[in-house]
Amino acid sequence: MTTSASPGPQGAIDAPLVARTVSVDVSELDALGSLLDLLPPDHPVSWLRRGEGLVGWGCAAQVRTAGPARFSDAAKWWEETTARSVVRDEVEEPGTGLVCFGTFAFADEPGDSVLQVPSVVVGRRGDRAWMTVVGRGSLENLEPRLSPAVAPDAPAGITFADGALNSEEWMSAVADAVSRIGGADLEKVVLARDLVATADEDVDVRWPLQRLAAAYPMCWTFHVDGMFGATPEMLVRRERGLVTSRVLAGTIRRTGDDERDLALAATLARSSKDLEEHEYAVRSVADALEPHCSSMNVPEAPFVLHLPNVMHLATDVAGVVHDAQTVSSLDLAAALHPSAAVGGTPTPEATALITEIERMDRGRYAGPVGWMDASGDGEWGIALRSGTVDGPSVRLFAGCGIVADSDPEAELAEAQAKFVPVRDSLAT
Ligand SMILES: C=C(O[C@@H]1C=C(C(=O)O)C=C[C@H]1O)C(=O)O
Repeated sequence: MTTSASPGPQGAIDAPLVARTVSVDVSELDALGSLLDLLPPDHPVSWLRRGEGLVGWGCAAQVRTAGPARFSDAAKWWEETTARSVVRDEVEEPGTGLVCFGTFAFADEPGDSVLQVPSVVVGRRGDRAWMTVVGRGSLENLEPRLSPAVAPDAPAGITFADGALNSEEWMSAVADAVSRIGGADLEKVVLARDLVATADEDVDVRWPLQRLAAAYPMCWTFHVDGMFGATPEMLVRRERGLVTSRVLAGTIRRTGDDERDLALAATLARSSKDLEEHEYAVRSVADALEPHCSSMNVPEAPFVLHLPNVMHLATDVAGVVHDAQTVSSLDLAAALHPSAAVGGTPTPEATALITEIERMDRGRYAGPVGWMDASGDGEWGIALRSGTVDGPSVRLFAGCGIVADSDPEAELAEAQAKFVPVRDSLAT
């Protein structure tokens, strides 16, 4: 575990964090554009849906963790950091006061995860808006002030290439997985592939973020430490004792023809292959949440979630937690990860097969990404429809749940459709 922080003008690196949250007039915020328009290029973070949520920038403190203890090490650091901090919060909503943003590796090894505390966070929820400034030293030195940022440039000269496996190789991996499912204890495994986009110059992540938020308003547009995307899947949200999770599994591509898409949605809702795959995913989430809840609601049948590129079978699981004092939203995310939506069923067999046949490091793709406040409330999505930006290069990821009667060609087409959000977001 490594920690670092910018000492700022007023304090030593190990001095406690000080934070001040003030209310912001929504009309003042609107006059500056969307929340994303406020983001400067310095450590931008985002968690936005339908124009609401959180953006932040600068880095007041951070911790990097790795390995099987990546979640618990980060959670411990957050607990210690918030316990030492001095906070003046004039708003007191979930997401005010000290807030951290995190992105966690999918796998135990090699693993590379981070929790960051931005020096400025701006939040919006309905008709309430706020701004938090974080530093070290004296609260009185913190001056919350909003201003628009210089707009990002479009990425230039983007070209795409196969990542670890080309299409043919990936289809053989899928066929291999199907044959293994027939035999052993394995019911479902999620296989992913990657593409690599290369630009002429460093990619400014604020560009794809703006495009994703505009094209996928019903998804959570996120960015933390190079990991960005627009995910439709909420691993866990905890707010004032209520926990919810949006489980997706079972996918069909959209055709662009609304009438045909409605017919396809009806087919999806009746498809026994997809319903079975969905059932595994819901069960894995409900089982992991159950020990933390005094009551739960797990709908019996899924609904169809319509996105611009694909449609999914979706179930919203909800519960009342009894251990909010001792178990944070990040602890819940750790307990849920990897759900059957991104790992498979049973988890140990599925993750072992992923390591064996996927032939790439997922990095933080399909890991939890999101934010948490000092009370432990927060939102952790699954980093899907996502990419990792590193200088001029962006690695895009997409995966599909493979079950006994999966067809490799259909799965390849589904993966292509799942690349669309990030691929299009890099266009000029
Ligand atoms: C793995 C991904 O998506 C997951 C797999 C799905 C499926 O196989 O039907 C659907 C939604 C997600 O839970 C991805 O987008 O990369």
